[in-house]
Amino acid sequence: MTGLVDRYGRVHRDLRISVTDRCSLRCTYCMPEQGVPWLPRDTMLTTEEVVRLAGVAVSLGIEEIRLTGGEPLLRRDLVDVVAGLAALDPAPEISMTTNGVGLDKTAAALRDAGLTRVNVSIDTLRRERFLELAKRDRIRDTLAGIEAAAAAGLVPVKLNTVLMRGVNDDEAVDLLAFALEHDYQLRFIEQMPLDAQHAWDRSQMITGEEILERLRTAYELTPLPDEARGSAPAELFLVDGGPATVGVIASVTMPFCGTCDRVRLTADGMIRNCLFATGETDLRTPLRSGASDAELADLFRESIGAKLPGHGINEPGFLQPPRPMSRIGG
Ligand SMILES: Nc1nc2c(ncn2[C@@H]2O[C@H](COP(=O)(O)OP(=O)(O)OP(=O)(O)O)[C@@H](O)[C@H]2O)c(=O)[nH]1
Ligand SMILES: C[S@@+](CC[C@H](N)C(=O)[O-])C[C@H]1O[C@@H](n2cnc3c(N)ncnc32)[C@H](O)[C@@H]1O
Ligand code: SF4
Ligand code: SF4
Repeated sequence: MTGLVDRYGRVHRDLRISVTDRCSLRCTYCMPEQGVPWLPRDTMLTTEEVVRLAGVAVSLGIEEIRLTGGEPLLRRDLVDVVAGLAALDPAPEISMTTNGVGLDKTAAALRDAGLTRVNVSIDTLRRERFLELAKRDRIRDTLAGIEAAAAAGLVPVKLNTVLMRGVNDDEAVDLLAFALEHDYQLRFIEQMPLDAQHAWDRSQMITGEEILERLRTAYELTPLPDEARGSAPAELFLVDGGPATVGVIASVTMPFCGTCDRVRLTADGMIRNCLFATGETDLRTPLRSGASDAELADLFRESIGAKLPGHGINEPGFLQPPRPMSRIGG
């Protein structure tokens, strides 16, 4: 079967699956405090459906599967999802991006089911600030989740931080010190226009350059060569000569779309060929109407065939996609 190659020669090997749109937090750059209307239950893919579609993707050359959301840990049968994906042939590498709340209770079971590593999002180390940023007093849970992931061997544990001007941008150095102390790999992310409120404001975004400026007040940073980056969103820097690194994901000011190898499947069964795609390909309806694997594979290929060269955020006339981050899976 031919793989998922787009018009620009980009080969897709990474499938990001949103297993739920529900979330335990309300990060201000993602959704409003009152949340967003959740997807109706009957539109959400069952474990069997997720595994079947992932199997089709694997037959098309997908090698890595990332579980995301919403908050993936809110999916009650998450361990079954992981086990089902791990049983695919050839077996993909399975990782997860999470806010860490509840991970202390499930890390070992997820590892035993076949999860190999996790990325945990944490934007501050201060309790009051966490509450202000995520609208929930759960910093202890997130920290316990990070610790449990490392203890369970879900390594490397990567941390994701979105810096916001006047909100947590004074914590860049503290967060890196914390990561270095515990051997976690920290990455700073530029805020993207994907929030449900459509309140993104370029002037509030801390750019990759600004992130580096703040870190260089305390650390010497040396960029790793471009070849080492491959299709990863994070540009890595050695900290004080290494071996520890820090990453910068500058999606807005330094887009990495030219090497994109990602395709997404939403919790309600839509393929998205880009985070910023304004259109989607419905897999759920054909799946539930008896489509064959070959027919589903054609839909994957069609979606990738229509993929645009980049996100267009910096072009005039850019329109934020109607589907917010929490329903896409970052
Ligand atoms: N623009 C853009 N941002 C992305 C893409 N993939 C991930 N991100 C963003 O990068 C940040 C970190 O994402 P993660 O889920 O940790 O994924 P990752 O950085 O690819 O993970 P690793 O493979 O572990 O390095 C999040 O804010 C994502 O939304 C992408 O394809 N395009
Ligand atoms: C949408 S979340 C889903 C998984 C999980 N709930 C979490 O927070 O890790 C995935 C990643 O996207 C990031 N993210 C969410 N909204 C963002 C935005 N507007 N710009 C940049 N990154 C964002 C989060 O910080 C997180 O690292
Ligand atoms: S970024 Fe993740 S944890 Fe925060 S509200 Fe969005 S989905 Fe939830
Ligand atoms: S914005 Fe779209 S094209 Fe660019 S890297 Fe992300 S998913 Fe790929």
